Amino acid sequence: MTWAVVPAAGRGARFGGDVPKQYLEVAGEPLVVHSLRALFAHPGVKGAVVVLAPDDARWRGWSDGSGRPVITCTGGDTRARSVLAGLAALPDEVRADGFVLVHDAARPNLRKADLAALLERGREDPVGAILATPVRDTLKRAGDDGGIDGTEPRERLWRALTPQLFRRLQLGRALEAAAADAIEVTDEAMAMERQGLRPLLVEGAADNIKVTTPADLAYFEFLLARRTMEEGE
Ligand SMILES: Nc1ccn([C@@H]2O[C@H](COP(=O)(O)OP(=O)(O)OP(=O)(O)O)[C@@H](O)[C@H]2O)c(=O)n1
Ligand SMILES: C[C@](O)(CO)[C@H](O)COP(=O)(O)O
Repeated sequence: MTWAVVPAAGRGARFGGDVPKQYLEVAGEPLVVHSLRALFAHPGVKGAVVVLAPDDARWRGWSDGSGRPVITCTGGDTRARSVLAGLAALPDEVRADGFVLVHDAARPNLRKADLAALLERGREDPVGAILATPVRDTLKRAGDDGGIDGTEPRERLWRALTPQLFRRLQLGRALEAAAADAIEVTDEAMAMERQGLRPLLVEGAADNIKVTTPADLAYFEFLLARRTMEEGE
C-alpha cells in the first residue's frame, strides 16, 4: 500500500487570476479533488498528504468515502520544499524504505491504468520510476530576438509527468541535497538523478496534463466531458 504526497501550495502565477489554479472548479469539483480522485481510484493508494500554502483558506477537506485518510500540511515557497514538507508529514507507518507517490494537484487527468503501471513497475525498480511521455514535436531553441537559434535533437527526449514514485528517505535526502546546493529541482526525479541514480521511465498518456494556463483548463474540461460521455455509453 502506498501513500501519496500531493503538492498543492502553488500560487498559479502563470494561470493568472485570484484563485490558485488547484481550486479552479471543473464539473463542480476543484482540480485538487480531481487529482486526488484519480489517485484514490487505485486500491493500492492508502492515503494522501495534501500540501497547502501557509495562507490557504480554500481547502475544505476531502474523502472518497473509503475511509482512506487525506491529511494536510503546510508547504514551502518552492515545489521541492512543499514535497519535502509532505514527506515529513507522512504517518510513521510509511517506512523509510517505503515507496511514496508524488502527484501534482494540477494534474487532474491521471489515468488509472497509468497509475497501476507506475506502481507495478516502479516498485520493482531499485530506484523508483516516473510517468513520462515521449516528445513528439520538433524542439526549437529560441534566440533573444524571437528567432530560431536551432533545432534540438528530440531522440530519446521525454516529458516528465506525475506521479513520480520513490522511497521516502532516499527522496527526502535527495531533495535536501539539492536544496543544500541551492539547486531548485523541478521534479523529484531530478533530485534523484543528481545523486547519480537513474529512475525508470514508465510511459503514460500525453493527456495527463498539468493545468498551467487557461488553455490547459479548457482542455481538461473537454477531456473530462469526453470521459464522462464514454463511461455513460
Ligand atoms: N511552492 C509550491 C509551488 C508549486 N506547488 C505545487 O506543485 C504543482 C506543480 O507546480 P506548478 O504547476 O508550477 O504550480 P504553481 O507553482 O502554482 O504555478 P506557477 O508556477 O504558474 O505559479 C502544483 O500542484 C502546485 O500547487 C507547491 O505545492 N508548492
Ligand atoms: C513535476 C512536473 O509536473 C513534471 O513535469 C513539473 O516539473 C512541475 O513543474 P512546475 O513548473 O512546478 O509546474
